[in-house]
Amino acid sequence: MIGIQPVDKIRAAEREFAEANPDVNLMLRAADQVAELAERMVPSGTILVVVGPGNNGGDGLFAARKLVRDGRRQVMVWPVAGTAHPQGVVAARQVGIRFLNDLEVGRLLPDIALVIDGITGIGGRTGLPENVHWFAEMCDVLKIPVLAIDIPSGLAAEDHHRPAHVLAATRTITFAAPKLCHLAQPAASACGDVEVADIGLELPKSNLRQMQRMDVARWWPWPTPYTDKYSRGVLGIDTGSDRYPGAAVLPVTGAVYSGAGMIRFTGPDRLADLILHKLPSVTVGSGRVEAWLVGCGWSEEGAEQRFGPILESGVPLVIDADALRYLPKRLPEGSLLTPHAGELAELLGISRPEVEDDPVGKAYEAAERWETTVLLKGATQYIANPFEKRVTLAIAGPSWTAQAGSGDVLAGICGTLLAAGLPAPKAAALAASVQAMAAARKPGPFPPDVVAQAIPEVLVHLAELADQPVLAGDLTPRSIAAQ
Ligand SMILES: NC(=O)C1=CN([C@@H]2O[C@H](COP(=O)(O)OP(=O)(O)OC[C@H]3O[C@@H](n4cnc5c(N)ncnc54)[C@H](O)[C@@H]3O)[C@@H](O)[C@H]2O)[C@@H](O)CC1
Ligand SMILES: [K+]
Repeated sequence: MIGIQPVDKIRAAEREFAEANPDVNLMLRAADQVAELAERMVPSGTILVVVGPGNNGGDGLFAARKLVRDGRRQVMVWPVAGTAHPQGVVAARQVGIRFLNDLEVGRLLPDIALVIDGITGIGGRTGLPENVHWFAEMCDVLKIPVLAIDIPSGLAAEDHHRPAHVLAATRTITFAAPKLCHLAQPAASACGDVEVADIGLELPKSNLRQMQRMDVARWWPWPTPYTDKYSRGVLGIDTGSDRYPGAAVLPVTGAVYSGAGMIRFTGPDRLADLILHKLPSVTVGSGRVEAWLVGCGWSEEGAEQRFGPILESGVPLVIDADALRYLPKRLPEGSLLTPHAGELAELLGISRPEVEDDPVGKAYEAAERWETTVLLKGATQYIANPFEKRVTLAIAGPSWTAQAGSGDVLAGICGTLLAAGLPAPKAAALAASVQAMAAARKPGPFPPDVVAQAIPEVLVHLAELADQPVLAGDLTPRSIAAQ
């Protein structure tokens, strides 16, 4: 798990560091790491460092000095605001770096191997300075690699929006910890590959976090030699309707391919036949279950009647789609709501743009209001946990997953994990992450049920990562295997 840090915490850590280490210049540390990464990105060729008026520009100027010192390349600086970090300017001028004006930049740009963006960092407000709009567009058109220092200019560190004008990066090097803009879409799409450089700052624990592959490997409920189908977890699924028959099949597919011990399907009979045709391991009819999944494709007719008895069962529920309209004030303990932005807006009685404007805040508000875990679905998936007062971002997948049926499959995976006994926040974070990882293995327009079928491959790799014995029949002693 990686903590996502707000700007005030980064600044406070910087102050503390400066007080404790008066002889260390953090800007030089940051600049050295920028220069090293630039070297790796383009071992030769001319580098243009674009600098703004603040310390982000200071990083850029000291990085420029370091890059030019090796004598192998030309480095030029464009101070877009007219003024720039005074000591940085002196340092750059001392080593003979040429400062360009707008006209010169326009002329030389096609021959630039790398742009280093030091216009704005964590002090940046949303939106790129107007006199740089043409430059950002030209970098994009000419496909010039851009290395952003800390934050791609145009983005604001704690904002997930991507404004119309941004200097989109090929890579971003940020310091100490990622900020929300690096991980939340659509802003994240302007960051390229993000590298977090350690410059020695000590940061407090954050209540906004990003799942890592290793977390999925560690938390996954791996079966043991003592497991049977019941202890793996029995999941009840009541989904689908005549209008939405696929919403019966897709959640069950997600649940089967993520390893449910047993599934009891209690939706309409006609749909049970459809499911059995594809997934014969599913059982039909009621019985004891450890968790329920309800709501996918119910449509309005009869929804409340279907929901009532299941709510009374008292086991944890995954509540998706149409069932979200009929939430009681108190939900069974350990339940999970899985709305998309429109459904969350309806739940909170606000508009969809209001949710899209503040997904972290609104997911958390709903989680607090219903005292339950909320998984807000979308390009970035947020898991709001009101018990530990935090929000977790799931591992992100390719944009292909934005298609009808992905949410149904995801609800099925959540169901498997709740039935396995995982607490809802973990179940939701794992389910969303593992589906994204499966989609990343199938980067293309594969339908959601086919993506679900890639989950076992993901789990095999994760099991290796977690050192779980996946190949029980492999009795080859390690010493022989090594030869
Ligand atoms: N805080 C830290 O721990 C460290 C910070 N460092 C660098 O310092 C940066 C922060 O520096 P600053 O606080 O000086 O802030 P920035 O350099 O990010 O930007 C602030 C300046 O840009 C202007 N500005 C902001 N948004 C604008 C917009 N949309 N259009 C036009 N002008 C805009 C502001 O008026 C201000 O003059 C970090 O991002 C990082 O690069 C590093 O040197 C090392 C350590
Ligand atoms: K920048």
